[in-house]
Amino acid sequence: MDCLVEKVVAVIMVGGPTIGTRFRSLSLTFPKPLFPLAGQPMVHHPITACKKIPNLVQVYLIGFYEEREFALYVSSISNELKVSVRYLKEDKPHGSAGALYNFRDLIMEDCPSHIILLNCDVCCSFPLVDMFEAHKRYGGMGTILVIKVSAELANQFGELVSDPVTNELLHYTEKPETFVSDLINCGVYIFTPDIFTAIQNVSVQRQEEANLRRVSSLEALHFAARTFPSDFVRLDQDILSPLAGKKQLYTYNTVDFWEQIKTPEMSLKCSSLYLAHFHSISPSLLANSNDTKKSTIVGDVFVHPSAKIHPTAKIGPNVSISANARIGSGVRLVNCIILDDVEIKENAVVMHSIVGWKSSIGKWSRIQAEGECNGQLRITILGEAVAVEDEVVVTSCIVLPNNTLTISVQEEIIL
Ligand SMILES: Nc1nc2c(ncn2[C@@H]2O[C@H](COP(=O)(O)OP(=O)(O)O[C@H]3O[C@H](CO)[C@@H](O)[C@H](O)[C@@H]3O)[C@@H](O)[C@H]2O)c(=O)[nH]1
Repeated sequence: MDCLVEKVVAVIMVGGPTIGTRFRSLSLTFPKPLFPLAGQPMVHHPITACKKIPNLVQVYLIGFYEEREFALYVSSISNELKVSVRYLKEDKPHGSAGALYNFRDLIMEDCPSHIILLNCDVCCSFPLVDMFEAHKRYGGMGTILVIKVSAELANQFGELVSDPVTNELLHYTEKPETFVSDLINCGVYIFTPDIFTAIQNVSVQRQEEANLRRVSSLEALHFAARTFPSDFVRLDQDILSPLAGKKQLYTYNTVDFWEQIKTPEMSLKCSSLYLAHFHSISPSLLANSNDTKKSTIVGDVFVHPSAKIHPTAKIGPNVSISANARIGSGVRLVNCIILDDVEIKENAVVMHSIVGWKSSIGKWSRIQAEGECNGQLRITILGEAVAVEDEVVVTSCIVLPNNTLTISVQEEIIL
């Protein structure tokens, strides 16, 4: 392998199925990284952004989902983008840095000069090309994409202080209890391969500490209860925090949109952000009245080519309709995600909602939202294969898969 040429490998951390996730009603049967936002799988957005980096040789998705769940997607995206995309399965969670280190030999086979590391569950314009240029100018081991958020929101993320002139990362605290800064870590990084040495150092240090403390069995027990195994390394707490202020890490500020996607409510919001992004970068991806057989399209809308829309339906803004959906006459859709194989019958209304795969919505029914929780609309989420009978109104409910709703419901979780 020629190591003199500049080569880039991208690694996207996709995590794995976790019990009690806030995405549960939708991720029971489907991995969250493949959930469609603006008609494309969540992970598709960072992959297409990576493709714009010159000399990209390989994209790896690292997670602890079963391999078969990603098989179809990675083969189709590899063909579409003409770049090799592979899913690498961890035998257990190793943490955001440990997972990268776990596959270091494979990643280094291509002899990359740089590694782009991305959290899968963030939504942004991924300004990787400009960030890459900045990273090369800074000359450090790593560059972190950062954004200013409101002081009230900042403590949900890694808060950091950066030198206003050199952009050096001076201080980093992960989700601090007391306010540090309104500048936060976006979960988008560019590293040189030296990142592997930094992770290895943490791992070795942990191992040595564990050996030293293995003095009495009681002490060892206490120690084990409050530490992680040596191969579990978190990028933020274990790497970024200790390396801040050592002229190794730098920041690149984005003024574009950025959100984290932990809840279905956020997926609806991020779908709208990506639709608006498509509007400016690839408007041909959005629907217009010509390709939906003259149904009325309002604002930014995505319609899969296999979906069938009645000419009298009115759709938008912020609507994304997936494969084989059937939308009947007089239907009104606003701010919603309609997943594969859904049928929406005559004169039904779906607003501020996500309708799961193979669900059916009866005639004159309403799927809608009312009221807010923590400043967010309480959207309705129908899991897979939910049937809503004719003239039923479902307001701000979460309905788990395979339920049939025969009467109207409001603000309920239907198991
Ligand atoms: N493969 C793999 N992925 C993992 C693992 N643990 C976490 N991840 C993935 O790594 C990313 C970060 O997840 P967390 O470590 O749970 O952190 P977080 O709460 O999402 O916060 C991080 O991201 C924020 C930006 O969204 C940052 O603001 C924050 O500082 C932190 O880095 C996610 O994409 C998650 O799926 C693991 O063991 N294995």
